[in-house]
Amino acid sequence: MSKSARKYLIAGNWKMNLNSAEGAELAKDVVSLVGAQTDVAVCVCPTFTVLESVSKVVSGSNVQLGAQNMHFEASGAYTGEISAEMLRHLFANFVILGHSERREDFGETDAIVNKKTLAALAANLKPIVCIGETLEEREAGKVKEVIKTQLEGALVGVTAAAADALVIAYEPVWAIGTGKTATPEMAEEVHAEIRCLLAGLIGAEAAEKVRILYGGSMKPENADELLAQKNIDGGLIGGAALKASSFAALVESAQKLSK
Ligand SMILES: O=C[C@H](O)COP(=O)(O)O
Repeated sequence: MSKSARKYLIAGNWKMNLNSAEGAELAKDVVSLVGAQTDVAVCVCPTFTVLESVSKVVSGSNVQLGAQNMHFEASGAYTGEISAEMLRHLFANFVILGHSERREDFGETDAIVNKKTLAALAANLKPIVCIGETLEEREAGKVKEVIKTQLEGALVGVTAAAADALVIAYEPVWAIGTGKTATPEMAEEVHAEIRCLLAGLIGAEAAEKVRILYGGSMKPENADELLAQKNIDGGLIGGAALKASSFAALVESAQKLSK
């Protein structure tokens, strides 16, 4: 299967920014800029309280909705948590899981990310499973080891049947929100390794279908080169997703490469 068989995905992670009115405004601008194109899959991931207003705005367009987290249980005594079913009720299609900020700030382990991944898939949500090394780990030459542990830990019990829904985001922690981007070669090396590990986990054919996004200071100035890499199938965008024009420019980069 060639790269062109995987549709690029540009996903905006708005993190803990914007209230429901501000989120709806940004979503309106995104829809007006890229909501009609069909070459690239586009998704915006607001915080929980903003999902409903953004859901209404993107409805009927080609901009899809994602959440930034979820609990692995369907319901119950889990104060402050949100389930996959609740996200589906708001017409979310994607959910970001295991972001490094959640791993670091909220103690999410690979085992928790695994439970969430299985629950998301069972609820027909596409999980965007985040993995990536810290600067310390990179400098210690442990990138492959870290990636392998995180990927295998997150995907226990995931089968080839999930390949079309599954999305992996490689986010080197040292590149997130720092302005430091992995060079296209550095990123591609890890993405190729991830695809190879996926082949071992779910089979080579299924691994070819999985989209692997790059995240970490991706912006219009560096997107063309990153997205052109053989195993980079899109981006998980933080800062640049908070401005409709820069987010749309990233979608346009992917669109050019889709032709
Ligand atoms: O989820 C998105 C990433 O953490 C990247 O954030 P950034 O684009 O602000 O570096």
